[in-house]
Amino acid sequence: MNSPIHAPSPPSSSSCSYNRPPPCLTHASRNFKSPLLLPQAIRTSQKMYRCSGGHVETSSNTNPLKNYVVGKNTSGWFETQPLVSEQLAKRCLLPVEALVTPTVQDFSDTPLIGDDKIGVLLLNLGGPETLEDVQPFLFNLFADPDIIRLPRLFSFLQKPLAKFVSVLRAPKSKEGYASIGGGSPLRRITDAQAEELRKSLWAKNVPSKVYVGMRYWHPFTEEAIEQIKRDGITKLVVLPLYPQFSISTSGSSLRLLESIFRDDEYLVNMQHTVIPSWYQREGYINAMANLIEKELKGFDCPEKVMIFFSAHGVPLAYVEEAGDPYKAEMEECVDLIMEELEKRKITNAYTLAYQSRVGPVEWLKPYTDETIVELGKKGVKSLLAVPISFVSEHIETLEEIDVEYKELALNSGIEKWGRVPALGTEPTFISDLADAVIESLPYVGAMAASSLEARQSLVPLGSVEELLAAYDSQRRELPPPVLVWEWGWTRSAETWNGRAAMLAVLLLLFLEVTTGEGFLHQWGILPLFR
Ligand SMILES: C=CC1=C(C)c2cc3[nH]c(cc4nc(cc5[nH]c(cc1n2)c(C)c5CCC(=O)O)C(CCC(=O)O)=C4C)c(C)c3C=C
Ligand SMILES: [Fe+2]
Repeated sequence: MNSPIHAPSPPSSSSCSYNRPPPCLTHASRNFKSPLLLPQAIRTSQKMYRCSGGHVETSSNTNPLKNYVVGKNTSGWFETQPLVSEQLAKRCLLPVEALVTPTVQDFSDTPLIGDDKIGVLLLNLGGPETLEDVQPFLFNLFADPDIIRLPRLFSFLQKPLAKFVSVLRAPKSKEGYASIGGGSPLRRITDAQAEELRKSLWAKNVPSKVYVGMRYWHPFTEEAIEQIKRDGITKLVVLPLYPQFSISTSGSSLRLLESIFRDDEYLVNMQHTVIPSWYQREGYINAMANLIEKELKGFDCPEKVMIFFSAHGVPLAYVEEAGDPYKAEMEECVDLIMEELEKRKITNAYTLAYQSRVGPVEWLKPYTDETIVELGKKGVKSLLAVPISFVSEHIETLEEIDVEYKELALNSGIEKWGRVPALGTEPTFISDLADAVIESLPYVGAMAASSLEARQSLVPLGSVEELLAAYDSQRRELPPPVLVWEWGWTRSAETWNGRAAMLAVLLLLFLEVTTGEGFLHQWGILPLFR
């Protein structure tokens, strides 16, 4: 498959010889709308706020998971800018300043804004801290129905299958983690981001506590929630540390939160809001552009460097079958960064590809490895890799990009290789995250489930339940991503059905033998063989 290479504007005069990349093959569409479609009536390219009677209600423009809001004054809907709510808050809702009680900062353990204790929950994936953690970490990951999605009939196989796949995958993963020092740096970096965000919020007069909740390893989301309850937080902003939304990342964490919230009286009453994706924020785009601009300067002929955006992939079925907005958001994000670079007179060729695929199914294309080889064949000599779906260094940047893809590139004819670091605690980025939190505060709890109007509007910046409900109402059944098969009598279906049946039989046997429990033991068959 051809990679969507975007040719540069004519190179500025330079003494460097220029191997012009091929012309633009495809374009990441700026106007591509997410498959998560809203009712036509409220789908609009305009960004609007809704203010009514001293509180705000929000609704999406193109996608229920974007943090644009739709607004209405007493006389109807009006257009305004995307979620710059300090100004908005002044005009029509809970003024941010009025909520702040700066003196509290000096003596309170849990900071207060007005009568509220504000908390920010950062969601991330988590990573094994030692090599012994790798297999149990992988088990947690594959036991997630948003990662391996089985048909309902087979959901009882989720955990056994997770055990099976995690044991199979562990040796390869361990090798990777061993090569980056024996564990993932994700926890350390996320903790540092949390601390910097906390400082930035205090500096902006919004005293808050910041928590880290990981999906598959310590500190687990459940632990963070317990701490939030102990601290008596009354307003919570949920901020996934993934710039772009995917079912497999932010979606999975939100689904977990939903189940925790549903069963807990304290949490049912605690007001919260979610910032589901934030790739379009100016601060984030500027921070990425700054990093790229800086790294380009390290090349002898910066204008000849191909900017290679590499995003973590997802199985194709997530996007095509289940309506995951991930691909559309990724393409829009790349376009926004390139537009920002263009404003700075940086008009390099660029392309976007997807890395880190796992399992036998088709993932989002073009694949990073295939694209690198293709670029080498086309005569590209200098490549700057930009990890685009991550905001911290981890195995996919430190091992996969820095070691595997670099080696592949150098073996494919690419002579100069560079890589943009992940954002980490870069100050522009952290400050922008703090602004995102502050801008979301007026919306915390504004979409109470009891409000009929709120329920009727689709809320991009909304509660966990409402976001998932909006998402679920649009989604179709997701085929199992890692062990996908088609039912029916097509050739491919026969192959996959056969493989699936074989796999199920093998799995059941494996489980029987390893756990000593199962149908064969129940029926008294297996012990006969012992
Ligand atoms: C935007 C980021 C990510 C998406 C989308 C994503 C989807 C996804 N990942 C797997 C399987 C694995 N992911 C693993 C590690 C891992 N993945 C991400 C990010 C995204 N995953 C992160 C931040 C990490 C942690 C890295 C660390 O330093 O620990 C792993 C384990 C590592 C390995 O063996 O490669 C697996 C496996 C699937 C199946 C998937 C979508 C369905
Ligand atoms: Fe992953």
